[in-house]
Amino acid sequence: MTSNEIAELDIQKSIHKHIDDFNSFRFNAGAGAGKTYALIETLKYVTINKIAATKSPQKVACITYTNVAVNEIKSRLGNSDAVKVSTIHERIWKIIKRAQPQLLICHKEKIEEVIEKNKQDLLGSPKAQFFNDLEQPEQQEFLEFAIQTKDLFYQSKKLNAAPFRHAYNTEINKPEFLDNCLRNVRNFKFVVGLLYKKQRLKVCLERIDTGEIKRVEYDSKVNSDRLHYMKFSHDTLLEYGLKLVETYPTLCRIIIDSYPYFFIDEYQDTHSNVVKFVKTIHDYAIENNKDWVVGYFGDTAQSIYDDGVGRKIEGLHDGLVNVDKIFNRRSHQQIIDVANNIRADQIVQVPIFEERNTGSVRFYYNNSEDKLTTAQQFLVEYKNELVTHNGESGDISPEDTKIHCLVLTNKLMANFNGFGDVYEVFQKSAIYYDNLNTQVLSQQLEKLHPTVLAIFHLIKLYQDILQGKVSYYDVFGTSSRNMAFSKASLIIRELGNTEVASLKNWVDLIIDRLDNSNAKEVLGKVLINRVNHFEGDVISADVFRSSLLDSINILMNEDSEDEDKAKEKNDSILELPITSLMNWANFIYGIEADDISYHTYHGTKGEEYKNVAIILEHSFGKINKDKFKNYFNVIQQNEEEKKRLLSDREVEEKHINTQNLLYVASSRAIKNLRVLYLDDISEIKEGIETIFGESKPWPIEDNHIPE
Ligand SMILES: Nc1ncnc2c1ncn2[C@@H]1O[C@H](COP(=O)(O)OP(=O)(O)OP(=O)(O)O)[C@@H](O)[C@H]1O
Repeated sequence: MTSNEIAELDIQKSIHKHIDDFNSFRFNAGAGAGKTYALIETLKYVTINKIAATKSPQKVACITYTNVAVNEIKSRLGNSDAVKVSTIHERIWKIIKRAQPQLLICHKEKIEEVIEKNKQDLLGSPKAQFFNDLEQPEQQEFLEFAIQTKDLFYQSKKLNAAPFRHAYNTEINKPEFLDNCLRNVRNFKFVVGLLYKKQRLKVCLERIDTGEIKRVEYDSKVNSDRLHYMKFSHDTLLEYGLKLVETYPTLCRIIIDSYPYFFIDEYQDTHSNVVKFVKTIHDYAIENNKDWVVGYFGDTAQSIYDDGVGRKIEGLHDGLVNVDKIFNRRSHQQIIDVANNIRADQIVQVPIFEERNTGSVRFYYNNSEDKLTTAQQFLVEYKNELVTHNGESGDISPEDTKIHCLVLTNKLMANFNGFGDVYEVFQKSAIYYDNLNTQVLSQQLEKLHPTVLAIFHLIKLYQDILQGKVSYYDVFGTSSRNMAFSKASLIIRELGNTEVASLKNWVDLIIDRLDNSNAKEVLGKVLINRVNHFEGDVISADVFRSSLLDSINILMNEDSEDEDKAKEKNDSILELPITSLMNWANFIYGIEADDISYHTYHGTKGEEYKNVAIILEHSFGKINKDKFKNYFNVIQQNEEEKKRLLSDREVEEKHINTQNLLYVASSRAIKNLRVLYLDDISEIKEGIETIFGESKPWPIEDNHIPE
């Protein structure tokens, strides 16, 4: 055993000692240090020495960031009943779901908050001016009329202004002043929408008060709250969880008794409410002399999501013991040097084995207009270089010459992956530009925009049926058990045997089969199971069509005035080629090509690849203009100037986020790293070279990889 390996073992032993002593800790180590490995060793230690040895019925909680990470840990840990590995959402729900009476109080308070916000929206929005200008009795009359004409509203909602007005004008009991209210149809729809929402929530409150409804549920499948259906989504779950432990100390005691060992992986990207939740339990344990330990595993330099705690964890959860590790198990010295240069803090990594010293890092720049073609040519050359080099050195495995290309802008990544058109359409939707990355491209389904998620499920369903590899259970879910085989196979044949070129073709086919198929009722079951529709949404072809088109309309035209433009935008989604949509769905699903895979920087968290190509630019989309240019500019300044530039908190946060992104991207490489900067670097060359060493124009002749 080398001295580094012995030192590494000592670090692991120190974690075990903290567990023995119930000292809560934070394990900090850089990229590739073996944090996941250390977490698994820790879980094994606790299972064997604490749970199995004492035959304790208690469990170990292990929280990870994604479902992919859950599966990874479960498979590496092997079968263990004692360790409950899950996402934070699953675990918190499991913990609090039995406290229904308390949850119900939380839910009521949330509904009251939303009603209050609704009231403020109504009072504060210029769109509601016509309503606010009405006298009180007229407002009441308007409200009653709106409630009576609810069906009319939903049937007419998608109509253009003139037919919409016409539909209302034929109503017999309309208020005298209605014409005035309908002068701007968009504003009318806005106000009526808010009034309906308030009414739904008030009805729900009454039903809770009378005891008619007693249960409230977390809905993991959709990405927005449906409070009046007694369902809430991800962020609200964290809110409720925190509120419950803060309000009911008994819940802290139950958690401490059930899960005396609590571990959190990738803590830097955890929501601050989760850290507050854990801290509340920790405080309770200390105050009440209970044995309980929490261990955080992560790296503040890899915090890349805005809602993650990152460095703020120090302020949110104090009193933790720090365990640091400087060894790197993943990369060659050349890559580690770059990563150390980027993070520039107290963690200066060294490779665990000295002979890991044959990697290579090269930085190139090119300022031509056609970025896509330049990057493609660059990758072809990199690939040739790897093939030649590996060919010379003997046996080649596919991973030896496979390139993982990390792209900054979504647009470039989407183009590379063959779904540039899909991305372009979503770019024109109502999704805020900054959120496109998560709401359209996230590989964590719970982060997708609700309508985008529904389209994803629809496409995935098409793909599964087309490929014919899925089981009836995959398609129909639990309802497959009571389903006639003939009907199930009929609908699958009907859906699979018709040519489909666009999303519209696919939706039309579903609508047609919901109308005309002999197996229409089982198609409803497919949509409930696979697209997460409510039963009411698939009751008929018409309802399915209008609920889908409605949600597309909201996605594309939240506030649009111009109805022709709105229709054009809705059509732009429906007309998207099914092949591009399937490329997009494959990306979301993590299905990769063989020779070159393209990822966004964010998508590579926790991964490692032998050969990495990073495509860099000054800006990260339109919103983050000059993100990297500014970053490299700051790091080439002297300390005093750096301090001055970063004295503004917002600027500093942006700088740290950029640094973390670059750190995560560069540290994925095991052996070879190539960077191509697709802008003019003359003003930031010095900053770039302090991190990556010499920069060269591309293309150049000499590209030799050292042995
Ligand atoms: N003690 C060990 N013995 C053998 N291999 C190890 C050990 N620890 C880690 N590794 C290997 O080193 C690599 C990096 O480890 P791991 O993925 O756990 O790092 P990490 O700290 O979670 O990285 P990152 O923060 O970059 O995601 C992996 O291939 C892992 O299997």
